[in-house]
Amino acid sequence: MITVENLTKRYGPHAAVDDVSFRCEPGTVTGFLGPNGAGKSTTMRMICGLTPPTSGSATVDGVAYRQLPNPGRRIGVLLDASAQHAGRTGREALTVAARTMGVDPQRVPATLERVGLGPTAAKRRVRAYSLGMRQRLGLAHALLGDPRILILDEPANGLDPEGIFWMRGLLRDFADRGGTVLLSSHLLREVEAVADRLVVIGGGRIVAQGGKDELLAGAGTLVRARDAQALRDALAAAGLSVTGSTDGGLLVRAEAGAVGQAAADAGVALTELRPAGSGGLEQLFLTLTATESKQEVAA
Ligand SMILES: Nc1ncnc2c1ncn2[C@@H]1O[C@H](COP(=O)(O)OP(=O)(O)OP(=O)(O)O)[C@@H](O)[C@H]1O
Repeated sequence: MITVENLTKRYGPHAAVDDVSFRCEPGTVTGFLGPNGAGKSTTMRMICGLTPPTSGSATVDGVAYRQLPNPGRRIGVLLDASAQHAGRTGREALTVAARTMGVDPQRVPATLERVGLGPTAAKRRVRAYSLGMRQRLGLAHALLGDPRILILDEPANGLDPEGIFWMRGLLRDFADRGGTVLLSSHLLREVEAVADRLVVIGGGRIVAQGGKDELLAGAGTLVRARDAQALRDALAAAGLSVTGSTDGGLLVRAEAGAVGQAAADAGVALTELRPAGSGGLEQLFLTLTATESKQEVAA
């Protein structure tokens, strides 16, 4: 279990991460989403003890990462696949890691195979690896100590469609066997396919978190009219609150029926009316991160 409590990181006056709290439970994949600069990497670095928080705490199975005696055996981390020793072969890099973790180096070839790096790739120097191969090697590094928890920052970066599909299966299987996965990604369709829970962050603050299905179902109604101001007035008159807007559409915290009725009562012609979640995670993400509204969905 990963527990993040009131985590804050300030760089001067700027809060990169602002009072962030969430938990990742065993048996689940948590998708960590947010636009560029939202604070995902900083949060993950704080969980892994690489960036000291200004305030708040993060623990792994109740213990701060830096207090874990042999962290690689408890938690597999992939934060920056390019930060690997370029002069070593894949096999050498993983063998060094195995020795550091106290893992039998005999496990290295099988771990490399597991991530799709066969004997030929294992013998090549990391500097000759493509980004996708580096990601695979980084994942092998994370899996080597047979941890029960994975923290992966953009692991699908550089992977081809087949690689992305493969990784989805690997993470799902890891969680289905009782593992805990925290995964950041810009590939929303991938996150939608694999995650059980979502934590959405914008401007350093959590804008939504909860079960994926609940978030998609509880996203409210998206409504659009040619006369946007008349629509706003109609919604206000009916006492319905607009929680955000995206591309000219309004997100309303109410059932589609109530929204349609409010528009009809005011004689406003609609051009679109649908549950916001029906547009999938991409629509939900754009809607949530386009506003400053804070929304929490019960787990
Ligand atoms: N060492 C640092 N010094 C100053 N500001 C920093 C530092 N590290 C991160 N930041 C700032 O903190 C904010 C959050 O950055 P972070 O890298 O965590 O975002 P992110 O959500 O991972 O973004 P991306 O999706 O682009 O990777 C940004 O405004 C960034 O400029």
